Amino acid sequence: QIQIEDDRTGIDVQTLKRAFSDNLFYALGKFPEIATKNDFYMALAYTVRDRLLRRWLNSQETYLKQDVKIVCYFSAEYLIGPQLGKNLINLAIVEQVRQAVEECGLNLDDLIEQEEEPGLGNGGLGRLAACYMDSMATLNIPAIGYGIRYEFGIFDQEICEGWQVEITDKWLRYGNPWEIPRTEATVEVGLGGYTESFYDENNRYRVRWLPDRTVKGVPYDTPILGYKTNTANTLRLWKAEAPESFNFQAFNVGDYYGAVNEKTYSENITKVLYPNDEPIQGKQLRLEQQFFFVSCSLQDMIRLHLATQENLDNFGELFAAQLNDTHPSIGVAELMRLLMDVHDYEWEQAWEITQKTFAYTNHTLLPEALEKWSLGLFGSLLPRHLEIIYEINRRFLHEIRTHYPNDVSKLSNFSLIDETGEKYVRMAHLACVGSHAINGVADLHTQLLKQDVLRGFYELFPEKFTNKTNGVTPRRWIVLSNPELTELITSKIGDNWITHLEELQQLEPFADDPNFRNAWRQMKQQVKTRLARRIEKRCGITVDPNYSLFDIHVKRIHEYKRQHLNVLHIITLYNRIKKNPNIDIVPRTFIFGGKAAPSYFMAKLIIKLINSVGEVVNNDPDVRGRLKVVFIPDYNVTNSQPVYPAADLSEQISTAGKEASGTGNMKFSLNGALTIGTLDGANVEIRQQVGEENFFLFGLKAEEVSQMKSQGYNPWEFYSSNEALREVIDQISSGLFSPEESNLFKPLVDSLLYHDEYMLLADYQSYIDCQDRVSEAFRDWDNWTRMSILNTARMGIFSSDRAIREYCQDIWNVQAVPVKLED
Ligand SMILES: CCc1ccc([C@H](C)CC(=O)N[C@@H]2O[C@H](CO)[C@@H](O)[C@H](O)[C@H]2O)cc1
Repeated sequence: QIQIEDDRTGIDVQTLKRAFSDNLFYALGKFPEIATKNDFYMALAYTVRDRLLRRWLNSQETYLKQDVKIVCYFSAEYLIGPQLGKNLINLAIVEQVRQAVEECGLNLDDLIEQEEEPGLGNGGLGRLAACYMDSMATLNIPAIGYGIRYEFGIFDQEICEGWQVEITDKWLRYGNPWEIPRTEATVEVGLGGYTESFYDENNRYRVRWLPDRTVKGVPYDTPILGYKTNTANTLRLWKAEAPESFNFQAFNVGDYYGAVNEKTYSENITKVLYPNDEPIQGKQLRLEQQFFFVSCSLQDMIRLHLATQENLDNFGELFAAQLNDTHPSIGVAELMRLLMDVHDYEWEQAWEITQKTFAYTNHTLLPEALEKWSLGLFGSLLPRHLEIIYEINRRFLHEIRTHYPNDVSKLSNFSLIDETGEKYVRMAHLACVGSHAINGVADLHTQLLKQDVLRGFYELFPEKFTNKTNGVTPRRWIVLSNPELTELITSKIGDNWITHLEELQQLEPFADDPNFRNAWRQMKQQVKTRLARRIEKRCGITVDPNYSLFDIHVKRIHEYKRQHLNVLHIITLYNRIKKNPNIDIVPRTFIFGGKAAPSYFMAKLIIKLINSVGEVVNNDPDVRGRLKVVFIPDYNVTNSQPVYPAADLSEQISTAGKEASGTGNMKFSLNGALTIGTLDGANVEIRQQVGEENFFLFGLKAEEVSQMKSQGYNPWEFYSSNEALREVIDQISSGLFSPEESNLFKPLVDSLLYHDEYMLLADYQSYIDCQDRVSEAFRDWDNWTRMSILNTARMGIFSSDRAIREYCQDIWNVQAVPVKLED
């Protein structure tokens, strides 16, 4: 048995200090006098990593030895955020490490700020995957997160003269102490080429695929440690490399580019994350990325399986593979290929194993986000998979014919092939047919999936459909982000709530305790002040954390999320002040944050509008600082952590029926913010939990939206019949906020007046009236505090632990496997 000296595992201050300076010296080759802040961060990261390795290796060993069923989460995106702070909390060694580095003359928070976060995702979907990885480990569920190790993650955002500017995200420039390359587990992936059929020695009809190029997939493993448990699961992210990194023959004949272009070509596959958060682009490289990581992962699972099992017959009993949206759904065809072409299974058994293995989660209703690939592109890159998809479709449509004997329209509705135009493969249909379970991410969303986007599949396979309302991990979003609130809660109900969030309910009685309300208000003041300092430092804008209502709207910029409706409210308030500067208005600090997809013109214009209105409002003497508008640049996991705790009001104002769930809404409410929102996504369930009296509701419901649309919605009517609205719209189109270019926002105004896809004008008055109710409520700060406490107390079900327990029970049929920490 390997003897691990105390230096690697001890968690007392002295041992940590010694280990820290040892790592600085031996791992970084530095001594304090010449070390940079990043060296100190790296040395600390290695010291902390040492202390979770035993758990990690023990977990892997346990899974291997015990034939346990393992969850394999397939996601093209993981927004795991900075790891140091989270690992210190999950190892429960924050204070020891804080003291150890302090005794070395350093500050732990400064070192934590040093970490470059792996921005390997766009938004909700990627962050959900990260919260779920934290919960699976904390619940001792054996799991592997499979994904892509992008060399460049989501771009860094700078704001120049109010405009978004994208900066390449060189997150690996200083190295990544949390990952370990596993070159021994490298696999090969084919692309392109053609197929040929033959009869094998048993005279069985077989097909082989002859790709015209292969790429190596090298896995990089990151430990995902659970909270106060011995379980550490693995996040396995694949990097593409050229089989031959240097072609000597080409070099010898002087073709220097030829010598390396195979290398560059292959490595391009995992070079960069696609920064789009909804609209697809159907780019070949995107399909190559999806197929690459899925094929690597399935080959890896088959290797793991055959390490302990005879054959693949029970593959679906020992692996539960979750498809995080359609991005990895090519996996259905790839597993069929591996089972039939490589492991000699007959179609029927292969199909049975495939359906048993896969389950599919849908995260969006937006038609433009449902992935479909042109047959041309698909067939040239994946000829064998297209054949398999045709056969899946043939057998499926045969089933449809028996089910709906004389209804040919059903065939085209259900078909995996969209016969219109260039003809496409519908990835959502492949995912639905190839999976044993399908789920939406909030009650309303799953309902709308059953009624609309996946209606046919629901009628055909009602038993496959369940809802799994999203959740967030309380470890990062309360304990790490809001130590002040954590302290206050734990002082009253102990700390079991951190893994049993439903226990927050025990806070309810304290809402009636004036002393507790005072303590709560002070806590909120403290965290608002912390954010105010950060805004001062990064945006150079002074905001008032004591008397102004922090009204926060942070998420990806998208027209359906209606950041521009929020701006209409700001201008409305501004006009009230301009009309009567002595008006008694509740001071507001409007805080925005979010990235726009680089090719999304309207979203980028909305960012400019927010900053342009801010420019005018923040500097207008009549306003006297009673309104402040701030756009926090580069909104990501790191920058979001001081934001959620500091909100008084959480903006969740999407057009009803458009936001699948939302998860920011949960993070805000758990941190005591009150929500202003529509009956959309998980807002519906949040309102049910916290009580309608503790939620500011406005706007059209989903069915009213579709009704108004079907009856021919004319936004102009709202414009012409509402004076306040007309004034606001006219000011925007007149150039009041863009003196340098009066027509700058014309595209935005025209889209609202002539189309208004997301019903802003229809919801304007209801929103304004609701905001006025918010201001009135905020005047009674003691009652506001009471509502804030009740919000936190009643948000227990929105823990990702609850969501994962439901997945384990209803979809994966997986049990917890305790890991013993033996030497
Ligand atoms: C192909 C481009 C692309 C990339 C990402 C996506 C994601 C599905 C978008 C996304 O992040 N959806 C969000 O998922 C969250 C987690 O379930 C939900 O809470 C959000 O409501 C949903 O917008 C669609 C299309």
